[in-house]
Amino acid sequence: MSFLNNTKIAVIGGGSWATALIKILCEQNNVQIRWWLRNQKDIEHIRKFHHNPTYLSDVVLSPKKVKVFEKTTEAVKGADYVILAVPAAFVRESLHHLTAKHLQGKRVISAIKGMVPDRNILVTDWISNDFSIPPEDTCVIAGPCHAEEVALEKQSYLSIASTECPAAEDFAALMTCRYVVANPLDDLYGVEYAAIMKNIIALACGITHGLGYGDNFQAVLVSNAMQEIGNLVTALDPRERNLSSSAYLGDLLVTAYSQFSRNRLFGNMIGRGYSVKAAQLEMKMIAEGYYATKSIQEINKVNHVHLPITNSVYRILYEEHAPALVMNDLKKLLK
Ligand SMILES: NC(=O)c1ccc[n+]([C@@H]2O[C@H](COP(=O)([O-])OP(=O)(O)OC[C@H]3O[C@@H](n4cnc5c(N)ncnc54)[C@H](OP(=O)(O)O)[C@@H]3O)[C@@H](O)[C@H]2O)c1
Ligand SMILES: O=P(O)(O)OC[C@H](O)CO
Repeated sequence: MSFLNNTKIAVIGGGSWATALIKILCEQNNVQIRWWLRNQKDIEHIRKFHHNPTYLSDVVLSPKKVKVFEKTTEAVKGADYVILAVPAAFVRESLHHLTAKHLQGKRVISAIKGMVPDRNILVTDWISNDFSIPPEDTCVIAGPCHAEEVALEKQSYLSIASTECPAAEDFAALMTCRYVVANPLDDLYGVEYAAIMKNIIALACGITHGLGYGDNFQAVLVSNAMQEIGNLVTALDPRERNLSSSAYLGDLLVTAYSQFSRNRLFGNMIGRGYSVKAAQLEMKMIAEGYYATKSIQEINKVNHVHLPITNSVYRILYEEHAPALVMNDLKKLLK
């Protein structure tokens, strides 16, 4: 598909990632962006001042290219692509008014790094099952990329994964601009699971940092984490893949080490003694790893993959075990 003839792209979500993705898309000449966000005040502000007042507020968005909608049903009308960029915990309620008919014939792109809550399934599987979108018409946007650095136009890389390369290639072309290189690949499930897992690992990095562990420990934690991610991904979707590429390892590294990582920050607060509730209240943004920890723990009851880091984070966040004691147990398992 060529995007030279005014490609219409609906974006669902009003947070930092949706705002950053719209900024990237605005770099293309022939695009129309149809943006849905839930907050009426923000909608009015964007219509008047052309920037999101709540997230990445310095980013100015072209009014010629971006139209804001109150209803998802309106936003997706006539769209070639629908990008989902809400936290996983809210994806079902955000799409509540949409049916298979509304999404018929469109490519649906998940920019979400989390699982559909309660159902514990991948967002792309949910879209295929509940909205009758063929798997080859779904993609994920992953790779090591923080919204804050996109806002600053710092050189970034994205991974666009689908079950088949052509869908990923078309969309990667749309997401490539002066400061972003988007690379297509055909490992939809591997990339999606790895992106979910890395958030849990970032929580573990934050918790241990908050407890006073240093860089020596974190290097070992992250190395072991990559093996843990590889073991889970291989068990759930066995095939050959290069886990050291940026779609997998890169995504893990940026979240484990970046000052912008929300999951790491959330973990850090837990390590420093905050309760889960207090950390959630303190953070304005959403730490996806909190929800993902529960989903992965639950799906692993069937798969029985050895996931010592995920299990440790689960014990801390959901069973109220003392972080220091849990990490003391974990450190004996790392090599
Ligand atoms: N930020 C990044 O750098 C980045 C990079 C790659 C992928 N992602 C992924 O992108 C997805 C979206 O994350 P984000 O970074 O854009 O989130 P965010 O900046 O933390 O923003 C949170 C969003 O969730 C909405 N929200 C909060 N509570 C809600 C509720 N109860 N019901 C419905 N919506 C609610 C907020 O709306 P209000 O403002 O109206 O409360 C806001 O739009 C996540 O899966 C994340 O992993 C993010
Ligand atoms: O690093 P986090 O926890 O803010 O997550 C954001 C993105 O997934 C990074 O690619």
